[in-house]
Amino acid sequence: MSEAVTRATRTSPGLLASLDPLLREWLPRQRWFAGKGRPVTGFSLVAATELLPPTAKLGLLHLLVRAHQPDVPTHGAMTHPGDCYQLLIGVREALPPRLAPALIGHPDDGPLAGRTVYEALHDPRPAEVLLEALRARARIGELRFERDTRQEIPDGLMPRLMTAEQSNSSIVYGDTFILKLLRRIVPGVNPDLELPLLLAREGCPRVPAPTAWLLADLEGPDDSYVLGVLQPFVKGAADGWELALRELAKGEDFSTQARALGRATAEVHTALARATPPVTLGHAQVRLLVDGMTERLEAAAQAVPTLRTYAPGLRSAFETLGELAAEGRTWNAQRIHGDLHLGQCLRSPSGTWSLIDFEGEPSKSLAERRLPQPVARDVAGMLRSFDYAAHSHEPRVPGWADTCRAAYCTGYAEISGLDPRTDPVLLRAYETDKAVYEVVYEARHRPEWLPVPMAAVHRLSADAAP
Ligand SMILES: Nc1ncnc2c1ncn2[C@@H]1O[C@H](COP(=O)(O)OP(=O)(O)O)[C@@H](O)[C@H]1O
Ligand SMILES: O=P(O)(O)O[C@H]1O[C@H](CO)[C@@H](O[C@H]2O[C@H](CO)[C@@H](O)[C@H](O)[C@H]2O)[C@H](O)[C@H]1O
Repeated sequence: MSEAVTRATRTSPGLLASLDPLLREWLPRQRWFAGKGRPVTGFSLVAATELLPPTAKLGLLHLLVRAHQPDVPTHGAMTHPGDCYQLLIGVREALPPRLAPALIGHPDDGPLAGRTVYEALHDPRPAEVLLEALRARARIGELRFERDTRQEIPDGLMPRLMTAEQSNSSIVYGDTFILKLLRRIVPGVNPDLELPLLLAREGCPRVPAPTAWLLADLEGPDDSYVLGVLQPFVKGAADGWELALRELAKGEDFSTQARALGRATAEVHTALARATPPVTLGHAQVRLLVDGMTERLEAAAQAVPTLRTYAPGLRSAFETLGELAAEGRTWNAQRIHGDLHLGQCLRSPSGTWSLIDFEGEPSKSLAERRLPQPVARDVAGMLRSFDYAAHSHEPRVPGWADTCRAAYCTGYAEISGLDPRTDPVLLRAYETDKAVYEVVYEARHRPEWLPVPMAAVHRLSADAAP
């Protein structure tokens, strides 16, 4: 896609130059910045829209900005243009003390010289502007605010920015709605909006139905970027990870909840199978799957040396799957959640489970994330999560993870008619792939957690050995 620098003329042409030194310092410090560890050498403006004029007492700029990082891995002969980020920039004379943590800085020159710029999502008024635009289905520049007109968006909901460690940023409005603003932006159909919309259409109550959404039509309405999704807020909810740890701490059994989670997952899968046509994976497709798993293992073993002694056992989990495919076995594949774990499951105070965050693995391309896959991949993600909870708790509660894993599969089978345990080769391959991913994730982000997936690596490599 071509750089749409001309769109910047809607605001002053010197805008980005005046923000550049401030953003170079501020952006890499943000939790959601995907290019950590590599210097940002500059920015280009993809789109800039004034939501409130920057000359007013309170200004609000919506920016899509490409961050240049020259040592980003290249794809083939193409140089990676850099990731595109969504920024909401507030502009004031001075920041009130409550907004001090949101400060980005004071531009020295250009159209914003002498003013204070800050992360606008911390400020209730700019957050209200976004909700008002969604309610009004506003079109402002390339920004298209859309909504499901059957759902009401009342006035006067107090906004607050969520403080959770997130890959994106979310604003909660009066405990009624939550607006997730995606930070790293890619063109195309984003499953975080696509799948909840499909599930809502299927009447599946396990996923909050999108109330409104924000798009950017940079190359016209057929090439939109999804920038945000507003959905009903599940008030007083706890996520599955918190609940599992709470029960473990009390020495309580979690199997009733695990079974309910299995049922909820199967409800989502059966609704997705109705909404999008499932496909059959034959030898060639499974070979690709197995090759992908094997390549990820090789790369992981390069990056994390402790994995190397286990590699032959782990590899055989993938090879066994490839052998079944070579013998003519086929598998069903369909759209799935793609990144399912206990943290993606919310339990309401009345005890109902919802699944959230259908974005898939953010490091993969949208095309990859939207491919039909065996449901075993989501199931394996959850089975790993029960294992994670059990291994992150001291003292260990013997059998806790196994009981949860069995209950989850039982619940799954009650709804779908398919017990994931009846295909142990596929399940083991996906569990192994996930554990390998987790080893790399923990080595990179939380080295003290590395023993948790390594325990699974130990078990899975032994299981798969001939
Ligand atoms: N509909 C909802 N109701 C209540 N809380 C929610 C809802 N959706 C998300 N959350 C909360 O917001 C957090 C982040 O949401 P998520 O979609 O996982 O964002 P990210 O992709 O940035 O991690 C979740 O862990 C959960 O605590
Ligand atoms: O938060 P994301 O959905 O982007 O997922 C990433 O971070 C997760 C940790 O927050 C990580 O999940 C792993 O740890 C969880 C406990 O903290 C556990 O429930 C998961 O089963 C385990 O995979 C996830 O792998 C990573 O992609």
